[in-house]
Amino acid sequence: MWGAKDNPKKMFHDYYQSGAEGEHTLNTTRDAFNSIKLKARALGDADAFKGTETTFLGHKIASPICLAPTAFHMLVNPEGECATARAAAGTKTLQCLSTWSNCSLEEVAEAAPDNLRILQCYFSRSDEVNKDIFERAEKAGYKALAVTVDTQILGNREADAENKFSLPKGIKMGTIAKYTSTHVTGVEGSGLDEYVRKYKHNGFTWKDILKIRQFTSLPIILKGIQCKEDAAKAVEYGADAIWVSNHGARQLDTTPASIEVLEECVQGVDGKIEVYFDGGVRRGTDVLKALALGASAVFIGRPQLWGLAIDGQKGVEDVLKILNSELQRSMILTDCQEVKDITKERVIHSAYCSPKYLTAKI
Ligand SMILES: Cc1cc2nc3c(=O)[nH]c(=O)nc-3n(C[C@H](O)[C@H](O)[C@H](O)COP(=O)(O)O)c2cc1C
Ligand SMILES: O=C(O)C(=O)c1ccccc1
Repeated sequence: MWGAKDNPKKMFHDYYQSGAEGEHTLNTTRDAFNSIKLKARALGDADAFKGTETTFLGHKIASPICLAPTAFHMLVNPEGECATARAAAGTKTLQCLSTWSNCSLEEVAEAAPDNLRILQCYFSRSDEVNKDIFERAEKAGYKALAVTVDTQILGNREADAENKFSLPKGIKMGTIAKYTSTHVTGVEGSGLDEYVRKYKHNGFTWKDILKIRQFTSLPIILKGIQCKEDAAKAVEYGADAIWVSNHGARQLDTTPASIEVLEECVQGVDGKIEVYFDGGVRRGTDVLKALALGASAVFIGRPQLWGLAIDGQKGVEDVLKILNSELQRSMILTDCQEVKDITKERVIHSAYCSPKYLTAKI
């Protein structure tokens, strides 16, 4: 059979695209967004539109649409995460770099020195390694750590196992190269499982969040919160922000789309810390919905990879610009002149749009 072995591009595409197991969550995410309706407002003053500028942990960004951490950008572009960093700088938004980047965190900082950047972290088994990474991040000007909390073990991505995913020779693990290796035995399944087994501390639990606090003075964001109980716990354990995400539907299949749990997570933090969001954002209207339901910034995962694959830095910039112009249009048509006007009143939940509700006598 013709497969990934003969066509590495298929292996890379499958890795970027896939969700976990039956991909039920992946396949229902668009419907979840589309079932939330926007409330159009008449005669909002389009000339008075102020723009999409906002803040992230107090730092200014030109748009609330940011770049999520996605591993291994060199699979589709030789400049890897440095190209992505330049795209974020070009559009004055934020890049969150993955632990599993091919370019090192220092190379990325050098590629776009003035850009706002944060680092996604998986906790290593070694405290020395963790301390070293946090120190490197701080020194290179990263403004926060996004600690991923939804990946105690890697989700079951069947295509990666079938393809026996591994990094091609010559592609390094930039940020963690000095602590681990890209070598896989390749006996069975996806090489990703082996990368994770070798590096990641799977016994990392809530108490270790307190430990991170002792290791660094950078703000700590917990990425991968999906329910109100964990949102409240994040506050209790001193997180500076939460990031509502189901890891692009790549971890536990049949969970709700992350847009469906955003409101309850916002309730869980009770206004005490900022809430960010990702998962299936493909249109400006999706951004508006997430902000209306309580997120202060949204992140895109796969769309940046498609842009990078098609046209490098420019491709990622184009994706960000298109999404931002769509956001602007939807803001104007819902009568929002600036980001702070994007409130809950802008959306109508599907439950209220059901035929039963529309025909009910009130
Ligand atoms: C190819 C790929 C690699 C990813 N790598 C990481 C990673 O290294 N660390 C992490 O916290 N999340 C990772 N994610 C999850 C993203 O940060 C983000 O949560 C998700 O992609 C958002 O959904 P979207 O792709 O629908 O926009 C990855 C996602 C994809 C698609
Ligand atoms: O692919 C991913 O989603 C991811 O987070 C990951 C995990 C291990 C190695 C590389 C990326």
